[in-house]
Amino acid sequence: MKKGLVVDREAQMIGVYLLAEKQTYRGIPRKKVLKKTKIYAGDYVWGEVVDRSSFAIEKVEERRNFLVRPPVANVDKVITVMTIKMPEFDSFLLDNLLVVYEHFQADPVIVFNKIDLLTGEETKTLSYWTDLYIKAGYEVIKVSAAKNKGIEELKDYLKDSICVLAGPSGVGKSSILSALLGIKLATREVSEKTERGRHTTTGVKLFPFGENSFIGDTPGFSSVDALYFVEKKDVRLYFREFLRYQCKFPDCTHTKEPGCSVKEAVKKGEINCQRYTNYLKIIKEDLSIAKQLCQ
Ligand SMILES: Nc1nc2c(ncn2[C@@H]2O[C@H](COP(=O)(O)OP(=O)(O)OP(=O)(O)O)[C@@H](O)[C@H]2O)c(=O)[nH]1
Ligand SMILES: [Zn+2]
Repeated sequence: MKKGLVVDREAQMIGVYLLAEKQTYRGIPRKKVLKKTKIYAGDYVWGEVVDRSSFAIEKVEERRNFLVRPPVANVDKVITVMTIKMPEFDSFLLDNLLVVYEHFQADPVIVFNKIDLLTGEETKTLSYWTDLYIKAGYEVIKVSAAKNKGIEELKDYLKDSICVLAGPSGVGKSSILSALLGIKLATREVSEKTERGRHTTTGVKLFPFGENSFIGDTPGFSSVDALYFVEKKDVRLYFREFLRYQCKFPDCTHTKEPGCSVKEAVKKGEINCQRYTNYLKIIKEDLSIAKQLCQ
């Protein structure tokens, strides 16, 4: 049997990209397959080529994960796109996104776009946030989709992975997609957006790019309340820098417990106050706890 990746999933359409020959076929699932599972973009499937255009799907591999928005399976990386300005950076929004994607076991990479717009002072602001998130344990890549800066570095980082874009409206998700695919911006922007808008479909396409990478054309969350997906008690597990500390109680929520090493770290400046405040805000805790530590 041959291995393929579902790259197109819309209504009755299943597009299967055969990894060895780099060709897309129309996937026709056997009845026994459909009885067992639904098929999503990002699914790895096994089967046989039937004729020049069709591929019979015999088996769907177990999914490593499944992102509800966009509906894509086996997502390795989520490119969370942010900007310092236009629109202004919002760390609370970013931290919510990071929590949700960590929860889905998709590795979030923070991409600051539109760096071409920044003045000297704003570049300092960019460095501040970049350092903060790198220290916290995240990968940060600075790009300008408009000037095609940093795109190769991003491509390298996304090597061998299935990825999707997320982030607020206007940060340049479509522009980054175009840059990664090497498609001219204007045409794509127009066609994709009106196309999706008109049909209001839930379909997703994955496009091959770079070295064995695939990227979804339907963006993920623009904003999200992490508690919609993650239990309050688990949010602490998705702040990477918190995991470096051991508190007196293993299930410490880092709020009111004695012997909390995370709070100690906030006090000493090892954990950033803004991050800790956002943590409290996400779990809807009393923000005065942070104020006391961050004087
Ligand atoms: N200066 C500058 N402008 C950019 C850059 N990337 C995108 N833009 C512009 O920012 C605007 C928004 O870009 P889009 O790619 O449509 O942003 P989006 O995140 O897909 O927006 P939504 O579809 O609303 O979610 C457009 O006018 C782009 O031309 C960049 O690197 N630098
Ligand atoms: Zn603690």
